[in-house]
Amino acid sequence: MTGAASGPVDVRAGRGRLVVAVALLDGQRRVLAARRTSPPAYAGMWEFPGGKVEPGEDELAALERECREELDVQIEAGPVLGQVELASPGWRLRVWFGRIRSGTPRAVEGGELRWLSVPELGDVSWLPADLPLVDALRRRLLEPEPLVFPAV
Ligand SMILES: Nc1nc2c([nH]c(=O)n2[C@H]2C[C@H](O)[C@@H](COP(=O)(O)OP(=O)(O)OP(=O)(O)O)O2)c(=O)[nH]1
Repeated sequence: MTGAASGPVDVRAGRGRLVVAVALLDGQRRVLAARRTSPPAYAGMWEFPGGKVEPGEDELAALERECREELDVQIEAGPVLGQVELASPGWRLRVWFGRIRSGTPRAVEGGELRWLSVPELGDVSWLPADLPLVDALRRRLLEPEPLVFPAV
């Protein structure tokens, strides 16, 4: 896994495609996980809410859009949690910490949502690419330092 220092994916130039997602935290440092219903290979597995950045779209704008579409909430992004390569060549997943500015999350497109405490992070089957991110998330949430919102 790499951090934010590896630089942005050049989506506009078509040299890489990016999936953006969020580790949404509540006031008790719980994280929102979403259960996928499709495609069949991923159905029943859990992920960080998010989706693909459209060509020419700003990354954080895409993240905010996906959260509106999938969860019906407005979010505020904080620091980057990390990024990983996806199994599809040229695709990367970048995950930010986030918190809800307004709304109550609901699974607009089906599936299920769960707020997971740190000890519960291992209770669901995460998508394989997410596992290093979940490890990094667990480590960060066990640190006493607060996360800074918005990201600086
Ligand atoms: N949102 C999200 N996608 C992930 C995670 N981990 C992971 O491997 N992926 C993969 C699954 C998919 O191949 C891809 C995201 O595709 P998606 O289907 O959610 O994207 P989208 O909402 O834009 O949907 P679509 O327009 O392609 O229908 O990234 C994760 O934690 N969150």
